[in-house]
Amino acid sequence: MALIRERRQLNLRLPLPEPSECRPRFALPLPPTAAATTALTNNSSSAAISAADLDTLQVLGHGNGGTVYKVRHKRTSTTYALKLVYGDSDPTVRRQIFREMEILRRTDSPYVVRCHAIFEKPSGDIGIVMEYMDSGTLETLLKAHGTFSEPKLAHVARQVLNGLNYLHTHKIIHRDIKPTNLLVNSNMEVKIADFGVSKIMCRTLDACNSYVGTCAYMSPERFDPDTYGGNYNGYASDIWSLGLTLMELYMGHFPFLPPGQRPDWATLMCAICFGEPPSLPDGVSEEFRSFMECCLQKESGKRWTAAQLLTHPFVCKDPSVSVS
Ligand SMILES: Nc1ncnc2c1ncn2[C@@H]1O[C@H](COP(=O)(O)OP(=O)(O)OP(=O)(O)O)[C@@H](O)[C@H]1O
Repeated sequence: MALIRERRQLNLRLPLPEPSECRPRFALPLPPTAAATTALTNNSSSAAISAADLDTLQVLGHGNGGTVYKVRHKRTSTTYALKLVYGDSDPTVRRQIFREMEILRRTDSPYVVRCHAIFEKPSGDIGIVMEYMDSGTLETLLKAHGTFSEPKLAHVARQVLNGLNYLHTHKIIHRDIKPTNLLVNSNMEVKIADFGVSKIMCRTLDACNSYVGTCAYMSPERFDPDTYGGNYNGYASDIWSLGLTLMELYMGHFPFLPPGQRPDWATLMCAICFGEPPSLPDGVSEEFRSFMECCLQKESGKRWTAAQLLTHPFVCKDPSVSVS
């Protein structure tokens, strides 16, 4: 086993590696100015948004690195989500936010949460102004409305696959696909969010540091690259995490464990590396079963890519979303 570390507790969030050689394209940290804030706009925004332009409405959630607020733009009344990371956060958290900023500034897809502006206050607090997803995350929906039907799952799968196909085509590996990182709005549009542990691959043959993200959704090759796929490149790992996410939404609990059981790190690692991939219960359609098998192959090389999965009959049946 290549990676057995001393982890015996329930913190399934794993640390970031040292900063990669792929440096963000803008100076870090953003310099404070004499003005109240430094504001940068994303390509898709026409005017800069700064902290002073926003009224805070409510807290939407707390993440590993900061707090997300629902905010309203004073002049236009547009609602946004503002992720705020405090200036005195530890260096790992600041690295994560810079990573997220860099990726959000590069991406432009209907399947990836849109960034409208980034600013830094003189205090060092950093804000990312994002489109507001008014239904929360897929986990919110699971808790509020129960398990997903096959047609609803196909609709979700197709959108996330479009997002992953976009990211992978642009050499971005998400590395933390899970229900809480997939945002939803009331039109049932699903968008990929939270790029704090993502990686931009600089060269085609780059190896990808395998040990970041949320352990429960990690693929076998991230624990044990030698046995399950040789040189770990990350793209296939996002597909494994998507497979587990979809299965969880269908079954209503994390697939490797009985309902209600909280995993410890060692149990999970053994289940993922030594057990069979989780399988669906009797009664599901053949298309769904086959789709999950294409996602949850233990050997990374046998897993389908996002582009291939978009042609699978399970997602092709969903007429409501077009392929980007
Ligand atoms: N654009 C958004 N629109 C609406 N709600 C959002 C948005 N972004 C984040 N949220 C809410 O804020 C919460 C925290 O998000 P954040 O990205 O900081 O962390 P997380 O993904 O929940 O956790 P972690 O950082 O540990 O992975 C989310 O779970 C979600 O409920």
